[in-house]
Order: sequence, then C-alpha cells, then structure tokens
Amino acid sequence: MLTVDRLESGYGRARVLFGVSLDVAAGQLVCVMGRNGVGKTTLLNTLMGVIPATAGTVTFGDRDITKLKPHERVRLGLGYVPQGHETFPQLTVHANLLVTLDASGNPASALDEALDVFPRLKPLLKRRAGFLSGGQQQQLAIARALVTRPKLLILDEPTEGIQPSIIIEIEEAIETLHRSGIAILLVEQYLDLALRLADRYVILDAGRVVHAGTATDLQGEEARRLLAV
Ligand SMILES: Nc1ncnc2c1ncn2[C@@H]1O[C@H](COP(=O)(O)OP(=O)(O)OP(=O)(O)O)[C@@H](O)[C@H]1O
Repeated sequence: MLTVDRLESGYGRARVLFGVSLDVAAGQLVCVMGRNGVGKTTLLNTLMGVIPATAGTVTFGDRDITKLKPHERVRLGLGYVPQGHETFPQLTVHANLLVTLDASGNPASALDEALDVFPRLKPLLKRRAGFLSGGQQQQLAIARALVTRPKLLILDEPTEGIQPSIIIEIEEAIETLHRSGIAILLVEQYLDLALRLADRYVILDAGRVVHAGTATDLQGEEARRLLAV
C-alpha cells in the first residue's frame, strides 16, 4: 500500500534521512522506532509532503506521490496526526471535527464514526479544544484524522506526555482501527506498546533503517540496544 524507496530529506543543507526504504502493506501496523533525533518525525513529514524529498520515491497504492502537496495526499487516503496533538484551541471539539469534515467533503456520518472510536469525546463536543486535557486533545487530534476516512493513518508518538490511563484508551483505539482494516504507520518510543500493537517494525538510527522485521524479532538484544531501553 505504501512503499518508501531510498528516501532522503532534511533541512537546508543538513540532510536527516539517508536512503530510507520501508513498506506498509494493506491493513498492516508498522511501528517506526529509534532514539530522539534520529529522524522519525522528519520521515513522517516527508511522507506527508510537509518537507520535500530530495531523493527517493513514495508510492501509495499504484501512485507516485513523492511530489504531491500534503492536502492532495490526504485526499488520496493518508491521514496524519503530527506530534503534539495539534488542534484549534479556540474552537470547540465539534468545530474542530467539522473543519476537517468540510475540507474532506465526507458525509456527516464520518464524524459519527470518528466519535464512536473515541466515545469519551462525545460529552465534550461543546468544549473548546484548548480546555481539554492532553489525553483528550490527542484523542481529538486522531478523531480529526479519522474524519477524512484514511486508508493509511500516520501517527507521531500519540502517547507522548499522556497519562497512563489515557494511554490505555489510545492503545485500544489504535487496536480497534487496526482491526477495522486501516493500515497504520506509528512512531512510538514506548517499546511495550509497540510490541503489543505492531505487525512489523522499523528502527531508525542517524537517518538510516538499521533494523526491520516482525514484532517477535524485536525482543532481540540488538533492538533494545538501538532503542537504548
Ligand atoms: N525544523 C528543523 N530545522 C532544522 N533541523 C531540524 C528541524 N526539525 C528537526 N531537525 C533536526 O533533524 C534531526 C531529526 O529530527 P526529528 O525530529 O526528525 O527526529 P525524531 O527521531 O523524530 O526525534 P524526536 O523523537 O525527538 O521527535 C535532528 O537532528 C533535529 O535536530
């Protein structure tokens, strides 16, 4: 479904990704891991077209999307939840969802489906997003991406800075989405959660893929060393 082939990108002259290749098959959950600063967020931003690729290709389905704009990628079925659960703090939860719904052109039922994944948001629809807890904001950020009905959902550290009880809810939601057949590319530092959720994993180090395999391989000493856990 998603094929990344020898992808390179960076900031100005500073190159961050060096020939990254990976695949996400339909319905698969692939976890990208690695220490701080190895290029995980840069990889996701390059996949979404937020940062231009300087070499390599990104193919989604049978389409080369390497040069498409972010909104064009969303329209093709890529959903992105950037790090830091971005929402519009001044808008209500409902308005946050409606903005995405309108932009997507999807029917109102897409909003109900997203709320079914995060029922905890239902009583909060009239509250301003800026007044939600970190965990609720993360749920809203994921719900906004779901409103676009993605075929592939890309999540950047959805559990970062979130209290443990809400991490469980977010994990359950990711599991539900995975079971429903959505492919997921997840950046996750929390190894136990990654092990529970992932079909396959990729470990980055200094902008290169240094390990990849099935979640069962991930128990290995080498993987733990690369993640410094
Ligand atoms: N906007 C930017 N301008 C310049 N350099 C950047 C920018 N964003 C990130 N970098 C650098 O690119 C490298 C990779 O950063 P990136 O955020 O992709 O890593 P990461 O693996 O996602 O780390 P973290 O887990 O801390 O988010 C780092 O050296 C970082 O300092």
